[in-house]
Amino acid sequence: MAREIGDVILNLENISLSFGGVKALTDISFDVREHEIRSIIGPNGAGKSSMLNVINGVYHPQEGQVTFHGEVRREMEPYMAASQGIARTFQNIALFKGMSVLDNIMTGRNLKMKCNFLQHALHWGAARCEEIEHRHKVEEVIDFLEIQSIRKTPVGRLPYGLQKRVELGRALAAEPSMLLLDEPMAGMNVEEKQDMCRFILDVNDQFGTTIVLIEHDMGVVMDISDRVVVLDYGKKIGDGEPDEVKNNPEVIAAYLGTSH
Ligand SMILES: Nc1ncnc2c1ncn2[C@@H]1O[C@H](COP(=O)(O)OP(=O)(O)OP(=O)(O)O)[C@@H](O)[C@H]1O
Repeated sequence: MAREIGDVILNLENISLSFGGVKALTDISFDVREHEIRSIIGPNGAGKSSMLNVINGVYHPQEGQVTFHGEVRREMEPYMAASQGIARTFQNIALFKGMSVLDNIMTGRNLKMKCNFLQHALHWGAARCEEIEHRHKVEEVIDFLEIQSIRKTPVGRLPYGLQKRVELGRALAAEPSMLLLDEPMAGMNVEEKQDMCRFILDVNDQFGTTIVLIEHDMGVVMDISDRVVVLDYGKKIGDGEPDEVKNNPEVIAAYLGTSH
């Protein structure tokens, strides 16, 4: 079945964010439609990660508003974003290195757990049923990402590309409706990038997950995005479909013309 892009589910209006004297974002507006792959690009320090942090409530903009599923939030807290189905991965891998792949992915289920720690520790009835259900979901994620053979391996022993895949797995375990990916392919070789690209497209296609992606690899961005927003020095300088953005002279001058 062909993937159909839906209505706007996330709207960012006139967002401005400063850290002391540093203006990270100035009057940024753009929206994200259901089921689309929406990329944010721009040179180093353009404000891309700050934008993701505004979306999931880690940073609170001094001006502007965030509307998610029709609900206006001036300040969306991280737990609200997570409980409303927004999951994210980070630029620098944030996994428990000594824990197995399986246990790391299991931590993605935390918000969905209803029984408390003591009930789980004692394997009481409801906790036991719940754990079986969570394990089942985690195994599904492991199969989907084709990492069955490393499910018991401590994450710290895995090559970088696989660690990034596990991080994606942990985000998927939360069954998000929107996934924020902060440079999921940074530092990867060509083959690892191709794999990651395929998984992102499959997540979007098979689960209908809306994806907001920050990525420096222009080939990847232009290939897989439905729409792209371009930031430069905290300002929006382009927004549209890949072809439109590619041919925007301001974008070419500010971004595509510079080497990274
Ligand atoms: N917590 C913070 N405290 C102070 N300044 C910050 C903070 N977070 C971001 N900044 C500043 O805001 C600006 C935008 O940074 P941001 O990390 O959002 O850019 P970016 O486009 O994601 O960059 P990169 O591609 O290098 O990751 C930079 O000048 C950065 O130094």
